[in-house]
Amino acid sequence: MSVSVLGAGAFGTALAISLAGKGPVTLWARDAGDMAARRENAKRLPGCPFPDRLSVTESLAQAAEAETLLLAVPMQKLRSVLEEHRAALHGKHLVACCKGIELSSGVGPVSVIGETIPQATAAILTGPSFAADIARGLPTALTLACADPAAGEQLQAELTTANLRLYRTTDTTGAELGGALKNVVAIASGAAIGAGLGESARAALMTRGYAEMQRLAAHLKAEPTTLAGLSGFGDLTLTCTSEQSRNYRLGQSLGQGAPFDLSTTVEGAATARAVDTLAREAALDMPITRAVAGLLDNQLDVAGAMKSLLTRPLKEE
Ligand SMILES: NC(=O)C1=CN([C@@H]2O[C@H](COP(=O)(O)OP(=O)(O)OC[C@H]3O[C@@H](n4cnc5c(N)ncnc54)[C@H](OP(=O)(O)O)[C@@H]3O)[C@@H](O)[C@H]2O)C=CC1
Ligand SMILES: O=C(CO)COP(=O)(O)O
Repeated sequence: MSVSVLGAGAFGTALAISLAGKGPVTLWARDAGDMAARRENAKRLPGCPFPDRLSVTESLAQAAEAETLLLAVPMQKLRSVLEEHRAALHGKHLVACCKGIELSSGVGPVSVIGETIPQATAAILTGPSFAADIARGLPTALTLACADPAAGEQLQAELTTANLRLYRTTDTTGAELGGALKNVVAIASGAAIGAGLGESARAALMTRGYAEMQRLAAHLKAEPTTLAGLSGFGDLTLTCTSEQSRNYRLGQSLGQGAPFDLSTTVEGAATARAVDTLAREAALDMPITRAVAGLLDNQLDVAGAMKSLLTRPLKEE
């Protein structure tokens, strides 16, 4: 089998570097010139040289010669990339590597693949991992979710590398939700720390945020065990506690009232708005998500958001 990665951001580049330790990998980029010349993605993942078996191309057709394609573009761009290149992607194994819920539709990446290219086998690779850690070969464990058990087993074997260990599930909904929702909680956690509210407040937000994740997962018929695994609890832990996370750093900036570079990929921003809409439509109680959406839309400041959480009616845990 052969593998290509579509999208040469930090994560796509890191996965390509890791997989090139096993065999040839093609990385598709909109602008490959600089990377091909330097043998490094100086813009998105500096300091991580490309192995010999990693080739970079601007030709989607060339990348799509592989049987397995990792989709590492941001969530809100996934549908347009798939629609544009639909003809080349029929019949492939398409593995979403993005985390989020589409704002326009309220669905996650596996559903977007299914809607745009129904003839493909859709899967998702998600869990706690910073691109720089994977590229440097640090030990990492992720979830590979595919509804087709045989295809999932094949992908698990194909995409596991010496330092990247994949666990398998057929619960694509749970895996999608974990990766999407942990970013929303990470924004809340960063805001609490940024505003000086303390680590106890962060622990409360993480725990009650996890309760919100489970609530939406149950509503969408995902398995609770998936949420308790790498793609849910695991990634929640990493992202809510590390300044390496862009979602966490956006939250910190909101808490400090400091500027933030809006060109940064911060998946939790659109996802908070998408999930807030879903929760309202389904009458689900997701107050932390609502507070994050309110913060991002300047309807609340951090003090107002905390007040809105603390003054809710008392309830059982
Ligand atoms: N960074 C990380 O540590 C991790 C990221 N992820 C997930 O990976 C996904 C991508 O994030 P990440 O790699 O960090 O993002 P980056 O901001 O590093 O890069 C985004 C990449 O997407 C490309 N891109 C955007 N729009 C298009 C398009 N229409 N067609 C083709 N390429 C496009 C950009 O291309 P260009 O350079 O030309 O603008 C860029 O290379 C996100 O969903 C994120 O949550 C998951 C785990 C870890
Ligand atoms: O998903 C990630 C870690 O698992 C990366 O987090 P950020 O997108 O917040 O940087």
